[in-house]
Amino acid sequence: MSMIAAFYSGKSILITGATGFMGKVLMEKLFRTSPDLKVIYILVRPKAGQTTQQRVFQILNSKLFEKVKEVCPNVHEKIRAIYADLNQNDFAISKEDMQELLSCTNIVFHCAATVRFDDHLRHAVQLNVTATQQLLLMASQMPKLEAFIHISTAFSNCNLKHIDEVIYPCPVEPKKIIDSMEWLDDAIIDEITPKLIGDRPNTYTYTKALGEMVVQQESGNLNIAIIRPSIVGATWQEPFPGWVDNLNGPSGLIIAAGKGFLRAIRATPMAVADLIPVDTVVNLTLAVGWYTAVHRPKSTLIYHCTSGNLNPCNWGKMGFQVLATFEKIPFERAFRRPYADFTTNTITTQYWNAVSHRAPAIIYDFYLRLTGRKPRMTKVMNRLLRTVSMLEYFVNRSWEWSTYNTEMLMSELSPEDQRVFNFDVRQLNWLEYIENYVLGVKKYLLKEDMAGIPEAKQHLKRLRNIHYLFNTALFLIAWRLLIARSQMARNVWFFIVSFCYKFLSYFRASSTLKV
Ligand SMILES: CCCCCCCCCCCCCCCCCCCCCC(=O)SCCNC(=O)CCNC(=O)[C@H](O)C(C)(C)COP(=O)(O)OP(=O)(O)OC[C@H]1O[C@@H](n2cnc3c(N)ncnc32)[C@H](O)[C@@H]1OP(=O)(O)O
Ligand SMILES: NC(=O)C1=CN([C@@H]2O[C@H](COP(=O)(O)OP(=O)(O)OC[C@H]3O[C@@H](n4cnc5c(N)ncnc54)[C@H](OP(=O)(O)O)[C@@H]3O)[C@@H](O)[C@H]2O)C=CC1
Repeated sequence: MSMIAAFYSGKSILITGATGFMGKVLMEKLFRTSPDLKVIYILVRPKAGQTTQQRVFQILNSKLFEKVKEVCPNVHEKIRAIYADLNQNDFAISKEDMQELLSCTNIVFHCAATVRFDDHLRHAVQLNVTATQQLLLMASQMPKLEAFIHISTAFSNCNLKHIDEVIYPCPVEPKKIIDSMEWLDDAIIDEITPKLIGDRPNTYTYTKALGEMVVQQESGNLNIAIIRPSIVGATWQEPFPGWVDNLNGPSGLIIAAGKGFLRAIRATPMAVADLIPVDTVVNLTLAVGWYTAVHRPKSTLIYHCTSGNLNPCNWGKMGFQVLATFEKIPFERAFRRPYADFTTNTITTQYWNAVSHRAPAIIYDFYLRLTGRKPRMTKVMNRLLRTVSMLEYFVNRSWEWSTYNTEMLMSELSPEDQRVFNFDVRQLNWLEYIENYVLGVKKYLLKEDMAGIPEAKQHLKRLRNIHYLFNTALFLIAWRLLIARSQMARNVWFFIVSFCYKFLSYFRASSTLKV
């Protein structure tokens, strides 16, 4: 019997960010392994024209939850969606709901965050810092609370090369930042943002670091732990391999590369690609919840959930495997044939961006215009290149994260828990994982049917032929222009033509002789 699964039975659990990538997998695993849990409260806001109830209904009816429905048929009754907006005071939770949350909650998993790299500092502070502070205040009023688990990121201190499982202070106190956001106007915030974030690349990593400081400062008597995952990718094993439902991290780039939009990137092939499957993160999170509640460590423990030091893979190997998978499982209606060139040189990057990205987009838009359609490819390409430029920071550096606490926790688990809540990345086979990831992107993100693979392969063949034709035509035009302008080019051309003629005449003469 799994001790962790047994621990969550009968418990009331509060999850923020349950509608997000990680939150969904967390809920799924909880219901599947502890179907006897009492209730999962989730803080949800209405979005994209859907009410909170409709959003929950959609999640529970998704493929991700198919296995859960077999193990826990009354899952609908065990999930309690509470209307909440983490940007509002008291999260805009009604008095009755708040009362219920405060009096019943046993465990809190705080996953909600804005993960956008370019978010305005005011918004990023509100969600990643102020909301964390408010949630801790709520937690301090929960008499039955056993553990509060905060999800941060391994990149909260990405300005350092070696990162230990400790909280590193930021120069300006989070409380001062929170206060200043209330009275500074947007223009001034824009001006001071680069100074505040310092040597971090974006507001996301900076506010996640501030969030950790808030957790440390407001922890009081609470039993708290912080988890720092690196780049979270598709599921490795559970509930099935390759599940992914958003474009963050590598998923968006896999689509861009598979559809032939992105063919080169400024990336260091030997830099460590610290990817971690989402189910691994969730298994560690649940194990940490159990350990924190049962063993009550004296201080706030931080757990790095990374792969680089235990089972490293680099971007070069990953890119190669992604491309190899496109050969077997191509995406439908590709714009160009998939290709990946990793370069560390800024000038080469600009060259590739002009020749391999912008020029084809301009040509395609010209074709759309000619055929009476609205041009759109240049716009798509500009957005893609902007996205890529934001991710570049992470694919040109390697970090070392120490994992003492994570390894300690692994050794504390029973063999059964090590199996059911496996977070040992040493067992991960990267080639298999990446292949399943690409397949998952095709199936669950692009919603493409596997029956369309032969047609997709045909389409790629057509693109190859168009590519050859285009290059030949381009060469002939360039050559023709050169001949018209240069005597030397004409001489070379006549030399080649007369050489070919002589060769053919000789060949014809010798074959006639044989007959
Ligand atoms: C030759 C190449 C070959 C390659 C071969 C293959 C692959 C192997 C190599 C792979 C290397 C991987 C490196 C990963 C490093 C990750 C490091 C993470 C570290 C931290 C981890 C964390 O701790 S935390 C989670 C990470 N947090 C994000 O990862 C959010 C990012 N994101 C945003 O910060 C916003 O997204 C941003 C961008 C501002 C746009 O913002 P924006 O306002 O312009 O607009 P939107 O977000 O609405 O998106 C507008 C359009 O961009 C599309 N799109 C959105 N994201 C996209 C994306 N990642 N890749 C592509 N396309 C994306 C979307 O589909 C829309 O397309 P459309 O217009 O057609 O609908
Ligand atoms: N994905 C990754 O690569 C990594 C993620 N992390 C961390 O893991 C955690 C989860 O990330 P992930 O699941 O990928 O992120 P997602 O963007 O998929 O999910 C974010 C969640 O936060 C919720 N949320 C955002 N704003 C509000 C709001 N105002 N009120 C209520 N809920 C809100 C979202 O709700 P809604 O659906 O309504 O928008 C969503 O449920 C985050 O703390 C992130 O920093 C750490 C390392 C890597």
